[in-house]
Amino acid sequence: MWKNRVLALVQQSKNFSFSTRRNLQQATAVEIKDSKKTNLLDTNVYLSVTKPSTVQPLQGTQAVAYDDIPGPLTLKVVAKFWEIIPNVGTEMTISLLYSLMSGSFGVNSKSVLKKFFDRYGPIVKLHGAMGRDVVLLSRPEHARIILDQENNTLFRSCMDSLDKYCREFRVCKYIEPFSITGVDWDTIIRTIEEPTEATVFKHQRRVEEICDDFIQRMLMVRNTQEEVPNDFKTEILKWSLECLSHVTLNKNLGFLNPEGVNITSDGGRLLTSISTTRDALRRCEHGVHLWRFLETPSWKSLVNNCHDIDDILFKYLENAINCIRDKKMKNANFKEAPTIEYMLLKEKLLPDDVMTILLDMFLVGASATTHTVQQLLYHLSKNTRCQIKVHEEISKHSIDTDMRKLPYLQACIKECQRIDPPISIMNRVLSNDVIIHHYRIPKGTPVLFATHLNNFREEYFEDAHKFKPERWISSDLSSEYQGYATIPFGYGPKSCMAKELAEMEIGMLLYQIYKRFRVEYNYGELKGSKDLFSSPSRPLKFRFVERKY
Ligand code: HEM
Repeated sequence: MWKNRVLALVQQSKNFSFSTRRNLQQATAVEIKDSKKTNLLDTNVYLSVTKPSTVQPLQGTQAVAYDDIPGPLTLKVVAKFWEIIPNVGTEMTISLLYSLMSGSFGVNSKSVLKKFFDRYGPIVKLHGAMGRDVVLLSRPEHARIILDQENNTLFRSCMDSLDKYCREFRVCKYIEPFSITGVDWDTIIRTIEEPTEATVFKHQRRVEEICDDFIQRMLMVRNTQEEVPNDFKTEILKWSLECLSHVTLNKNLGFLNPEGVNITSDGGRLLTSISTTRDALRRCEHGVHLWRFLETPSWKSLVNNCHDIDDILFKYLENAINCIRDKKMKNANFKEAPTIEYMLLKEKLLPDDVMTILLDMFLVGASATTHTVQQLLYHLSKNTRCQIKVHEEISKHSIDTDMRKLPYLQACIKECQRIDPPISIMNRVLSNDVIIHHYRIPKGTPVLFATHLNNFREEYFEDAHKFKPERWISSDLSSEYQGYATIPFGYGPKSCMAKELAEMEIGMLLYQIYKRFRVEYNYGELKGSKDLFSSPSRPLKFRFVERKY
């Protein structure tokens, strides 16, 4: 099992020796947990740590009691039923909301949530069992109150089945899926953020090659009508995974081989297990949470496929540990090290923590990037004027330009994420009492922001249903709360750590596509569902027409 091998490597790293004196059979996961001071590889680390904003104490005493927050009575009745089953109340409510938002029950998520707000006002309480209700918000001014007072003890609840997997099969010091907790949170988050953010431009050269491979692959699968096949989304996912493999592991996993990915290679196996894990996660999170008590088929599939991903990624973790040890022996520097090495260099993170972060990145990060590319190709196909402007802009710049500095291209990405955010709901658990809309909400309450409802509010975005990238360039966006009205990468200290990277990767892909092709979509409206791993409502049969200069 890979865990025993991790233990061996940790020990080797400590001893600076290739031989391990530890009896691996006796090495248990508990030992990792106990060795909190495990210093994987001691080195002079160069990462600066910026403290997240401090919490402001709650002001104001004229608040209305929490119990008076309006909410649907029917849910109160359902909550009574849930109370019978321990530990599922709040999670059921969150899960139900996710399901409603994703249309899993065949309902339009936006209209369901909008109905809640239209009926009960800007703050809605959904009654859960165990005294932990869920508060639903959508207004940016309310999001601002909560997000501005975030601190490092605050945590989010999200994807409980993945959380359960990590709790059962990993020994992490600080990290839960998509949620990093604990007093040393700020140090840890920088460990991951710095290499992905500060070195973005460094990765651009290799990302350029990966985008080139993507185009070669697209040309291979394109038919005589110049249309790509129904499952083109998998090709975009492969591009996204190849970029991620480069940034995190410094490896080419062959996702974009012209003749197709070899299913027995690491890339092929990773692609299969990631796709199957995403299906299993969707089924676990959006159905009844029986997996909390029983080994349901969805739970078994989740476990088996996460094990497969772990096995593959572990090989690279093992390589990174060996590589760090060699570099240290040769006194080499770590300036160009891939993300995985940076993470391991920090004494705070255990190998299991690193594996959990990688799993998040490969499952959720790659999926969000894929969704954005798919919807951008669609919006630019339907808005030819914008596509022409993109082409004009990129024609004036060489491929070596920092893609994050092309204003119109970046405005298109932002506008696409306003209309089709890959992650449309954000959740937090309050670390302090707060007063919102004159209601006092106690510490510990789970809060969900239906951020995607703001994206279409005319008071924040004129012609809100129109794709208008110009709005991000002109000074039209002047409202005090504009910054909180659309937050595709989240907000504050817990926001997405790979925002810059994602913007560079997507920018580079668009640069290469529109430089060479005109893209059409000759079918109906293409919507990405709002579930965890959004799937397009129609086949992605884009037509890539070579430009004639
Ligand atoms: C268009 C692409 C992406 C979008 C829209 C996106 C969006 C988000 C959002 C909304 C969050 C939660 C933020 C919050 O609650 O405030 C998040 C967190 C996160 N994202 Fe991204 N993401 C993208 C790409 C990526 C990529 C490529 C990676 C991997 C390199 C990544 C890694 C992560 C991680 C690890 C977290 C968890 C941070 C934490 O727990 O504090 N994301 N992302």
